[in-house]
Amino acid sequence: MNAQTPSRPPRAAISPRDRLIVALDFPDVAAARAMTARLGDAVSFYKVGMELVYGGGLPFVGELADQGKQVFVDLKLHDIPNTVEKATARIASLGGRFLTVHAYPQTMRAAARGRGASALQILGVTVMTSYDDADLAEAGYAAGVRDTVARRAVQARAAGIDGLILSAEETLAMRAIVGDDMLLVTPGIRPAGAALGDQKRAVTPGQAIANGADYLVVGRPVTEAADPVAVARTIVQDIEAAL
Ligand SMILES: O=C(O)c1cc(=O)[nH]c(=O)n1[C@@H]1O[C@H](COP(=O)(O)O)[C@@H](O)[C@H]1O
Repeated sequence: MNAQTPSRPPRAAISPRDRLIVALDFPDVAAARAMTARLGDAVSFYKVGMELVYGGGLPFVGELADQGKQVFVDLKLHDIPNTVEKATARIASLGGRFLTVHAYPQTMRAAARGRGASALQILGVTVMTSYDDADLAEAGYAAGVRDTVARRAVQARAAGIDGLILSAEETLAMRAIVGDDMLLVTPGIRPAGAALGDQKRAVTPGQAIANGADYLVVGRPVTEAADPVAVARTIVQDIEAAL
């Protein structure tokens, strides 16, 4: 495909339904396909990540795109610049809308070169939403979550990528740093009462939108629900109410 960048509505005009990205964290395409068939028109945007890709799911990106769905290819690239640039160029031909890379300056600059004039938008993963200050300290970082996300936001903007992955706990502060154009995409979303699992910086859908998130990434609260359609519709209603 490698389409040229399509004209897109300004951030404020994105519809509530298009702001919900459901993470298809399944072991194979059959399971992911069953979930997308079940969700039908309730969901317009899906994330295909490592579990599904390593289970043979990379071609599912094109299948979803052919169905008119938007696709977030979550591969969190991080390697030497030559490898990241060339891998990004290959991924740009799959038909996805977003690709994640870790928010290291070399990596982000290489991904920006690799996507070239394609429609693919690059999102820099700042600090995983499963991390808190103690986890960063354990990994050897002197700064805490807030300062590390802020540093990476500045570097992401300088690298010329399109958006950030961060917790909705940080979106208000980061919008002031990155300006109006960059996309703020927030995983770690938990409707009130939902199990946190391994997420440490979790925010409800309505609060995330109130905090200025553009897109919400939601996996288990939808895909492990007894009624995934009902949960997806409720999240979209929460988004609409908060906009
Ligand atoms: O890049 C991501 O999508 C991501 C970054 C991050 O910091 N935290 C995070 O949870 N994610 C992804 O977002 C999804 C969250 O899934 P649930 O915790 O099941 O809602 C998973 O597919 C994660 O891989």
